[in-house]
Amino acid sequence: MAIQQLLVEALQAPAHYWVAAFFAPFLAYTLGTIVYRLGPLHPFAKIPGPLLNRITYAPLVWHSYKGDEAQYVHKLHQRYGNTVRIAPSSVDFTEVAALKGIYLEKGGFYKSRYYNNFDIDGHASIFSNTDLTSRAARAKVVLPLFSITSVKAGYKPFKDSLRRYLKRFKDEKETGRVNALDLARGMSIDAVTEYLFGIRYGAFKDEEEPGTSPSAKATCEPKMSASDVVDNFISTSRLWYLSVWLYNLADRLDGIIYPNPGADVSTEIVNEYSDRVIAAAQEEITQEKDKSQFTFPARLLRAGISPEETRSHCKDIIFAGTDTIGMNLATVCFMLAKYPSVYDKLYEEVNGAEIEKEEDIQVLPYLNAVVKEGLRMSMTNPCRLPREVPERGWTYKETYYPPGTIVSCSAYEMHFSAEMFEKPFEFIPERWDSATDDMNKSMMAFGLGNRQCIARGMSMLDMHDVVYHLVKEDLLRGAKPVRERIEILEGFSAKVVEGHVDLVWDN
Ligand code: HEM
Repeated sequence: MAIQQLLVEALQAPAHYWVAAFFAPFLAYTLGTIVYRLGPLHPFAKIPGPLLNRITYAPLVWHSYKGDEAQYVHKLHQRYGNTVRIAPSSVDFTEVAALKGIYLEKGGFYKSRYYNNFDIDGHASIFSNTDLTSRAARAKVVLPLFSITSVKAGYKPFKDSLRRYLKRFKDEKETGRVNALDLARGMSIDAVTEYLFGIRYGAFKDEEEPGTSPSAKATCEPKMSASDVVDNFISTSRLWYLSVWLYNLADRLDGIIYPNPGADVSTEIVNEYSDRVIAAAQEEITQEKDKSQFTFPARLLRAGISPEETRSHCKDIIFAGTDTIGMNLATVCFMLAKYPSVYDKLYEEVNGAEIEKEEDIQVLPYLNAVVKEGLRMSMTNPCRLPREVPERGWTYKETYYPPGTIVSCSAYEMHFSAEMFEKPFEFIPERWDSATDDMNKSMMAFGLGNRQCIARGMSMLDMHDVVYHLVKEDLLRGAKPVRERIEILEGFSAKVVEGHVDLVWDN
């Protein structure tokens, strides 16, 4: 009877009582969470960080979206020190010793779940996969293609692409203006795809082999055809801290609010190209041939990976192989234009050196220093490379980090550390003549540990070669950068504002 009475009274209660009753548990949960996150019982109670960041991920998500995450985290380090709690369970470090624990010891911690947002067409790539067993099964079959021995043995596509790039560079230079980023991207995508997939993407038309690639109809005129799809991928990477469903939603909304016809055309071209690559690989695996001769997609197909998934791995390589080498080469060109005395010194070395075999290029000391300084300053991946503390937990400098904590370091923090690099924002290749141990250890342009870039050797070989020939042919003489610095939006990958790294000549 009493219960009935209570129910009747409750049903007659004003609406705001109901609303309050509905929200009370959420409110209690939120308040409890805030109190816990700020309180002395939280494992990171003693780690400094702004009040808001200790409570919520919102500031980090916002700055990532805004494209100034690296500079924002940098300011936090300046204010709070080398270890900062940048979000409730995320701690960022700017110390060489932390790199060892997070990325190097025992192969490093696992990639954090944010990487799942980089899956392509619903498939985890070698890069985005956070499941080590599944990643290993795929990486194992393609890794031999990335060994230096294999790259050197199959280096012809890189040389051919370099030749087309140099020609293109000269042609554009005639007009008085070169977009160093787009040209480098075009060179890289052609070299990497022809080497790994056996079919050149076709960013540059080749006058000597007309019609070699149907994609060539959308070449670097006025923009390399894959550039829009790459830029689009980079842009959405600024949302990567969102959970997968929110990320997908935001990505779709972004497409509706800011329609990008260029990206649609670009996606179509890349999809059409990827389909051709898969069809050729399916044909390839029916052939009797030495298994070491198989291409990247054929190796995956032979290992039982579905054509759809293999296609997404190829698309990932198209992205990884375009933006990274492109951005680094564009940065080196930009710096050589901005610092003519460095260019002169490099020119002297390159033209004074006796190059008998290809390997000789790789050991030119000043060229090495220029490429390394370029890698230090080129913010291809400026922001954090977040990792998750594994089951065993992690103790660093007397603080225990429980399993699941997100810990990280970033290229921006390490490469621009004034403690390690004097005048960190200046391009000074000479600094590498007397590099300290810490300077070398702090370089994380290719990532570190088990999940570092699989194409590191290939990229270094190619970048040395390209810079050598650019300088050998004196193509950067008199070049001037249009802007004071390369402006970027800082996401997981950097997006160059306006998509240009322009150099001009007073013809
Ligand atoms: C200068 C050139 C390059 C730079 C600076 C660079 C940078 C990086 C970085 C920083 C990572 C690690 C990301 C992380 O830990 O979250 C990475 C991973 C990776 N890179 Fe590169 N990259 C370059 C060229 C390339 C090229 C040319 C390819 C493909 C042909 C490539 C394919 C990959 C793949 C597949 C991974 C994932 C490895 C794994 O997680 O197991 N990269 N790269």
